[in-house]
Amino acid sequence: MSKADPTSFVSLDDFERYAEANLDRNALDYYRSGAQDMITVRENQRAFDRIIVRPRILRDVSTVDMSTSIQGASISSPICIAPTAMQRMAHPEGECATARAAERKNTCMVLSSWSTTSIEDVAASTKGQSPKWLQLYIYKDRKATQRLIERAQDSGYTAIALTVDTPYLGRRLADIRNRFRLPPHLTMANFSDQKSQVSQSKTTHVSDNASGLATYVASQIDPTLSWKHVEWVKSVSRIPVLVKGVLTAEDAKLAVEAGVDGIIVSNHGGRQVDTAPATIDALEEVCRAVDGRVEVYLDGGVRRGTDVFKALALGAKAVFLGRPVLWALNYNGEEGVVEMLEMINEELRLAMALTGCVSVSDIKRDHVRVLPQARL
Ligand SMILES: Cc1cc2nc3c(=O)[nH]c(=O)nc-3n(C[C@H](O)[C@H](O)[C@H](O)COP(=O)(O)O)c2cc1C
Ligand SMILES: CC(C)CC(=O)C(=O)O
Repeated sequence: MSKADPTSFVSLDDFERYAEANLDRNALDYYRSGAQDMITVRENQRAFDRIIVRPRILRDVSTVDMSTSIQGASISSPICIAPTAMQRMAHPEGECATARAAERKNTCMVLSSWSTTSIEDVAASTKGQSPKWLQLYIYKDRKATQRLIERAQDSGYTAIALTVDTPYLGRRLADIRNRFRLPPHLTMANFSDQKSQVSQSKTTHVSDNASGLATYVASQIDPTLSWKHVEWVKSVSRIPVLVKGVLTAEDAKLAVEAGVDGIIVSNHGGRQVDTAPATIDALEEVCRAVDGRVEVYLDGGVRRGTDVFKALALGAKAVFLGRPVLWALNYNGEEGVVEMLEMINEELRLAMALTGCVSVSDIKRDHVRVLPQARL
């Protein structure tokens, strides 16, 4: 694979081509992999191609305003940053670089609780002028889980995104083949002061055995989780709690009944159960079930301005990008992430102008037509 020439980057794919040629195998495969045959990974992107845009014309689009809000916080555009673990494998400044880029573009960043920079250090690297959320897993150790929520609150994070699709880690073949391991100079930084509760340094830590990451997750995450635990997180959190990983109308209704403040339609970037639906295919049934009671967001396969447009037309309040942030981070740290965000934001601006939309509230269901689903 030839290394993409940075001066000729014209789409988000170019950042990926660059990282493919630049990252070491262990990190590259971990970042790009998905569960099993990676059918859902591919579907997440392909499903956007089955949606037709219906442009409206002659509407004076000389000024386009992409600003919106999420959980009551103003942001400059509906394109936000999804939580991805271990960002310092992509760039030495990792999560701090991502947070600064998000702040420069006035958008929301979700920090993975399995970050290689601590909650506090990420907060301290920004001025606190754009929303930061903490992604949370419910660990077997409830005290440690609660402590993460408190640390996020104390550090100015404004919401908790509770990931509910990972009672066990999906089977990622490349990571098993590579015997994935976190490079020894990096740690799961949110747990370094709590070795006794959340063991990370024993053999289970992203270890040498063939399914090290899966073993590590199995040692930490509680697979007995159910809706009552979502209510528990709500009860110990002063900030809004969202669930990340909803794909069906049935679960969307249960989430609203459990009192969540928002829903992220997500299949974890195709990394959990393979052949799960593409998120854009699941979005509409979730939005119908929620019926406006809480905000609904989407992540998975968003790579172009028109993808964002389609997600908004089908009911998402905002979208989140996962892997593109890692590729941009690897390319050029904070500047790379800013560049990548600017690129997709300009694509969205153009998509809005060319469809006759001057604000995000102008983007309506009848701006898109969904073609019948292809067979997987
Ligand atoms: C390398 C990598 C690490 C991830 N780590 C987390 C994580 O720690 N917590 C989480 O809830 N989701 C995690 N995700 C899932 C993302 O939040 C998001 O759902 C997904 O990446 C969106 O799809 P996209 O990569 O196609 O944009 C991770 C995804 C990737 C690719
Ligand atoms: C440490 C990992 C379990 C983080 C994650 O959610 C992922 O790799 O998809």
